[in-house]
Amino acid sequence: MFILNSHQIAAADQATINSNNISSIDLMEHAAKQCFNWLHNQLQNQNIKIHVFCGIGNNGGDGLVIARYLYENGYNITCYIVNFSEKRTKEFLVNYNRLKEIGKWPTIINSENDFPEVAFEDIVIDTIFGNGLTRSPEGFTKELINYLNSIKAFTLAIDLPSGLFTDTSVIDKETVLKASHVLTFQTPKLAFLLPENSDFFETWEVLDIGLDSNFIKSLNPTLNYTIKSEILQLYKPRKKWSHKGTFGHALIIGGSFGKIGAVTLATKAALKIGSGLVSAYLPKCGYPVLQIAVPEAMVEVDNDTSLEYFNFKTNATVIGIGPGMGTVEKTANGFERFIKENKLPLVIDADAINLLSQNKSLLNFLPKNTVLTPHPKELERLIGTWKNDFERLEKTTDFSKKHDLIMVIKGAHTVIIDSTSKYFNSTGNPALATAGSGDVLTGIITGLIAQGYEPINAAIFGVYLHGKTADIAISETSYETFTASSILKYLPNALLDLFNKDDNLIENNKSDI
Ligand SMILES: NC(=O)C1=CN([C@@H]2O[C@H](COP(=O)(O)OP(=O)(O)OC[C@H]3O[C@@H](n4cnc5c(N)ncnc54)[C@H](OP(=O)(O)O)[C@@H]3O)[C@@H](O)[C@H]2O)[C@@H](O)CC1
Ligand SMILES: Nc1ncnc2c1ncn2[C@@H]1O[C@H](COP(=O)(O)OP(=O)(O)O)[C@@H](O)[C@H]1O
Ligand SMILES: [K+]
Repeated sequence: MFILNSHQIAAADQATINSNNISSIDLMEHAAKQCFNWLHNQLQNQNIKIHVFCGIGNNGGDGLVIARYLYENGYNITCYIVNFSEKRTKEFLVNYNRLKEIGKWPTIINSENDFPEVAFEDIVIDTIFGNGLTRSPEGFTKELINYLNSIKAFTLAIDLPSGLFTDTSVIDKETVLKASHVLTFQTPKLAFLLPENSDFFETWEVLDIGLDSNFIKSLNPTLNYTIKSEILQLYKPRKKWSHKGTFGHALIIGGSFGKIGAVTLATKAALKIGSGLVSAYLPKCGYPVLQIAVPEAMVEVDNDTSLEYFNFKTNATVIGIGPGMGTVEKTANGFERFIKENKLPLVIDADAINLLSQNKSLLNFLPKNTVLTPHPKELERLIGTWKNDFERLEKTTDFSKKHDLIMVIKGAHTVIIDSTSKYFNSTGNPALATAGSGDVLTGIITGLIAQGYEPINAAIFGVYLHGKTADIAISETSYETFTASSILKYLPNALLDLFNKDDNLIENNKSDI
């Protein structure tokens, strides 16, 4: 699913009006009606006090439409206009008049003296600012946001929590209205996917308001939020006459005394995801462990307790390197020789990333489309610090372009970056915040490349499946008891789930325009 920036959304809005012969008033009516339907479905006419706070732009216009439906359906509601400017939009004014026509005059808020009593048990609907926010809210609008935040009532934000910018960083955290849930129009917003904004909303979902999909495609958006229907298209079905040679040979390199588990997990994962053959190359001390833990794998060994020689004979299709490897000097020297001589596709993780950070000249020897899977700390060692999460994305893109690499920045919404695009993952939960979870991911991506998946697709697909295991598991286990081995246990379910026709945000909310 494409993620559009604020200009692209506004352009898609206009293009839809032009090409679908729908008026902007009707588009607003349709979008806001979906928000009302969502709320009505949750509330089922319960007598809960609802406060709708409207700005003076089209986000406020949405609020006026929602307010009208709430009144018409007998809800206990008050609608307010947050009067921060005289620049009312046409759509706002039309819907303002429609409210008046049914005898419901909104209350105007001109200053702090006009703030209403809101109780913790009430519901707040936030339509003060949406996609048209151009600067941080100030004055009494900022005070209102703080006042509402202090009450902590359930807050439903429409399109965006007011004060949150779609594509740039929030400067003053006191200027964003904290949402319990966001109903956002047409596309996820980049702001929802970045950790720095985690305080501003709990959950969000996309409502398909029927913006022109051909026009959206023609914009060639570079940001994506990968959902199941797209992942399914990446899947390579197996042919009847295929054999183990068809599915490649993954070689996992890593481990050191005390960290043999990391390479073991990665090896198991490469096997479990379907690599035809899997080998591991590790220090001698890990030999019995690996052979017993993964009898299907072949094993070659290096020095006693850490890697030094990198003189394996395995003729692999792809190498995943780094889990548990350590960074001692002899490993660093051996790694340097290996990188300078290697011609095979690579997946680089953990200590192998740290060694690259220590010796950046090695980046020039990496094959095109090598996949690197740093968590944020490893990324920082590699590319330096960033001012905010938006800058982190841009710096990583520049790095990816400069060295022809595929970067997988791990986190709650892992993002896969190549020279042209960014793919945000839609699966996963905090159950994955557990030791060894990244090692399993390395094995999965390596195992997919072994089977012939393009590195970029292997990264997108692998990250999706990895996250999906935790989403499936959580219905029958707990966050705490899920371990890296549980990822392997649920990998079959994650694969099978691709063929279940269900979910997915936008597919649940088909437009009836
Ligand atoms: N796109 C779609 O498909 C559809 C969109 N729809 C809805 O439209 C919403 C976008 O509407 P919008 O463009 O009118 O912007 P919105 O956020 O209401 O307010 C902008 C106003 O606020 C002002 N302003 C900005 N920052 C300010 C500040 N800090 N302090 C004070 N003022 C500030 C700004 O003025 P200016 O910056 O020019 O001074 C302008 O007057 C979108 O989020 C969605 O809810 C739906 O109806 C259906 C279809
Ligand atoms: N809160 C979370 N939500 C979703 N995924 C998460 C979360 N926390 C961690 N993960 C995932 O778990 C993995 C952790 O990797 P990493 O930090 O390398 O762990 P380790 O070094 O222990 O193997 C990454 O794939 C990351 O995206
Ligand atoms: K809003």
